[in-house]
Amino acid sequence: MILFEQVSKVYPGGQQALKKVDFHLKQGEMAFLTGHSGAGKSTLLKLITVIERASTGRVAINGFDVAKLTPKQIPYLRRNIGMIFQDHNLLMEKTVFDNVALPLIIEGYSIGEIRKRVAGALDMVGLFGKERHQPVMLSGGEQQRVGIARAIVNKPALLLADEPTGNLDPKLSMDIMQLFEVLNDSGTSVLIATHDLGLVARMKYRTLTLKQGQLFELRRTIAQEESVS
Ligand SMILES: Nc1ncnc2c1ncn2[C@@H]1O[C@H](COP(=O)(O)OP(=O)(O)OP(=O)(O)O)[C@@H](O)[C@H]1O
Repeated sequence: MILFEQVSKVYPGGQQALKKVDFHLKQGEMAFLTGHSGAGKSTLLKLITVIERASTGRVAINGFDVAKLTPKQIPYLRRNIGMIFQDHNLLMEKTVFDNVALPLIIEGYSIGEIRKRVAGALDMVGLFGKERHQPVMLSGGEQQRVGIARAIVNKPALLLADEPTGNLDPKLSMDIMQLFEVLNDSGTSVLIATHDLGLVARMKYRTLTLKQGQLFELRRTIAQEESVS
């Protein structure tokens, strides 16, 4: 599903965000991505969605080398990826329905299909019946779930979440993690970037850890971190 081979990223100002990162997230796998602030988590997610490009190395998504994608092909790749942001990125002046429907409108679905899929996605996140609300009328956790409904409404093969529980209390954070588990059980690959090590410890998933742009797997973190520090 996601393959990184010796991937490095240096931003135009000279800041090295990733250093020779190697990992493979298999289809149907769920994993965490952790690391200190500035470790490179968001950069890694941006390379997957081709918001940024690798300076060196190879990124392949679903077997496609993203370096070979033309600008016109990038939206097709992104259709298979649902993206969840910490600050939800909701359109505050639109209704919940309009926010969740957005990816389907862009893809040109019929209004009947849009209604059906939006209702299904809102049901899944426990917000059925709130279609006509505006995000300001919802709690932080509910707004986050609108963002999740929007990310899953077109049934993407891969779900990426950047600090999805950053603003939420422990109970809501756990609810959202359980929702990710349900999606993963139905075959969606899930990669979750988070600072919340307590949450990571409670869930028994593979954990990729970035430290100053270098990637370590949890089971070998201590030995490897000692070797670089
Ligand atoms: N557009 C950019 N231009 C220049 N440097 C950048 C850019 N985006 C990120 N960086 C730098 O790259 C490094 C990694 O940033 P990144 O946002 O990937 O980290 P992060 O692990 O997601 O951090 P946080 O947890 O604070 O969001 C940081 O040193 C950051 O300052």
